[in-house]
Amino acid sequence: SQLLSLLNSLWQSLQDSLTPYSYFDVPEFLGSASVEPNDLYRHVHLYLHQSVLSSPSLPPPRLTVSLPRSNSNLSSTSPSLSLSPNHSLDDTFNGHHLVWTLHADTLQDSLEERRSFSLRLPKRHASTLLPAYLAHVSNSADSLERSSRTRRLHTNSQRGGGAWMSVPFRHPATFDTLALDPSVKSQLLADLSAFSDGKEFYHRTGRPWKRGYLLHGPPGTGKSSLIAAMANYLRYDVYDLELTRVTSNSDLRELLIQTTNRSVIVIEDIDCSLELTGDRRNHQFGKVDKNMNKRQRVQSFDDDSDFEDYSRRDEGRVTLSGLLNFTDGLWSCCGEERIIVFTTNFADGIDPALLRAGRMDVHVRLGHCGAHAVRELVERYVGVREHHLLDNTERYIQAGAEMTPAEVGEVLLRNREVPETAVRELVAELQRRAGASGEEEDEGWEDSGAESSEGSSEKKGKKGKPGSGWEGKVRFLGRLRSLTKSDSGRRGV
Ligand SMILES: Nc1ncnc2c1ncn2[C@@H]1O[C@H](COP(=O)(O)OP(=O)(O)OP(=O)(O)O)[C@@H](O)[C@H]1O
Ligand SMILES: [Mg+2]
Repeated sequence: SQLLSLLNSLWQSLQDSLTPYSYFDVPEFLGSASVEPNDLYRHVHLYLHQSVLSSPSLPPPRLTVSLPRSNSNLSSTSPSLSLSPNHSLDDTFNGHHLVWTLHADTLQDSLEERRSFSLRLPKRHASTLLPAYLAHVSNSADSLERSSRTRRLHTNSQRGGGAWMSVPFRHPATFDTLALDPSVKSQLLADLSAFSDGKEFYHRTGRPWKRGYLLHGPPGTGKSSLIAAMANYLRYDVYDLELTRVTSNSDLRELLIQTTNRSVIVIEDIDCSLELTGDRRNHQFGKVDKNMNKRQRVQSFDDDSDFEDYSRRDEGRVTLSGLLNFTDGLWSCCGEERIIVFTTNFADGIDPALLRAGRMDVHVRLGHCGAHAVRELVERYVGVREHHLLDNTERYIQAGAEMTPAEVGEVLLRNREVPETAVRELVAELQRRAGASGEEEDEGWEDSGAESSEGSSEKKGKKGKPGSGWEGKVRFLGRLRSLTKSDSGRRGV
C-alpha cells in the first residue's frame, strides 16, 4: 500500500505539472473540526443555482431539485435546482472558460458527507482571473440573497421593553403606484440608488453609512406609503419605532442597537412622539447646553430643586439628545446601510436641532394633489387617460382646490366600476372646493410655505386655506398644538 500511495502521488505531481489548468477547492466547512461554515461555499452554491436557471445552454445532465422549508428565510416557495454531486457546470468569465464541479465524499467509518466545489481555471491566467471571478461570484450571490429574502416589518412591542416583534413585510406600495411629481420621484430614486451603492464612498469619506429623510405634509399625502415604496425599492427591512412606548434613552439605545443592516428605521409623527421638556427648557432659557457637565448644569439653575426637577424629568424618558445621539453621535455607526425616516404633519413643529444638515439629509414635502397627480391617479384607479373634464383640474387647483391623494383615491375607489361617474364626481368635488376656497379667502390661514413636491408650489407664498371638512380641522388643531408647544413649552399646553 505504501508503494501504491507513492505511485499515486507521483502520478498526481506529473499530472499537475502537465495540465494546463489550476484547480481551487471550496469546502463547505472550514477548520480541523469542520464546523465553521464557509461563506464562499454558500456564495458559489447560490451563484450556480442562478446560473443553472439563467443559462441559455443545455443544463448538465443531472441536477438536484429541492423545495426550501416553508419557514425558511427565502421568500420563494418554488423548487430550486442545484448541481448534483460529481457533476460539472461550465461558466465563462472575461472570455475564459471555467468549470465548477461539486464533490461529495463520504468519510470512512462514518455516514458524514463532506462537500466541496472545485473550480478549474486556465493555469496561465489563474492569478489574475481568480480574485476578479470570485468577487463576481460573491456579488451575484449577494444580490440574489437580497432579492429572495423575506423582508420583515419590526415594531417595538412591550411598553418599556427593549424588544422588537416582527411580521413579514408585504406592503404593496412602490414608486410605480405612487402619484408623485416626476422630478421628485426621479430625485428620490437617484438618491436611494446612490446611497445603497455608496459603500466605497462612505468608507472613503469616513462617514457612517446612513441617511436621514424627513417626510412632511398633511395627513393622507402619502408619507407612510412613500416609506413602504422606499423599503420595497431598496429591499430593506423596516423598523417602525413607536417612541411613545420607549421609556428611556437606554431603552432606545438597546432597541436601535438590535436593528440590522439594510434597514429603514421609521419614527412617525415625530412632533407628537417626543417629549422635549428638558431640551425645550434649555432652548427657552438658553442656560443648559447638552455639552455642559453636571456642575455647570447645576450652576445654570437658580436653585438645586430646579435642577433636580430637570434631571428627574430626563431620567425616565426619551429625550431629544438621546435620539440625536443615535442619529448623529457615536452610536450612529453601529451597523451599516441604514435609512432613518422621520415623518410629521408640521415640519415647523420640529426642533431645529433634528433638522440640521447631516441629521436629516433629505427633506421631502408631500403636498396636496397637483393636476399631474390627479391624472395619474385617475388613470391608475379607473383606467381613464383622457377626459375633457380633466382639463379643468389645473384651473380648479390654481383657484385653491386642495385634495390629498388619499381623498382623490377614495372618490375614485367608490366609483371604480363606472369610470365616467368617477371622473365626474372627482372633478365636481375639485370644483366645489375651488368655490369654497374662494369664499374663505379672508380666514387668515397661513400655509407653512415650504416648497411643494407636487402642484402646490405655484401657490407658494400666497395665503392658504384651512381646507374643508375634517382635514382642515385636523390641520388647524395641529397647527395650534405646534404653536403652543414651540412658543411656551409644555407649561402652556
Ligand atoms: N402619492 C400617492 N399616490 C397614490 N396613493 C396615495 C398617495 N398618497 C397617499 N395615497 C393613498 O392614500 C392613503 C393614505 O396614505 P398614507 O397613509 O401614506 O398617508 P400619510 O401621509 O402617511 O398620512 P398620515 O399623515 O395620516 O400618516 C393610502 O391608502 C395611499 O394608498
Ligand atoms: Mg402615515
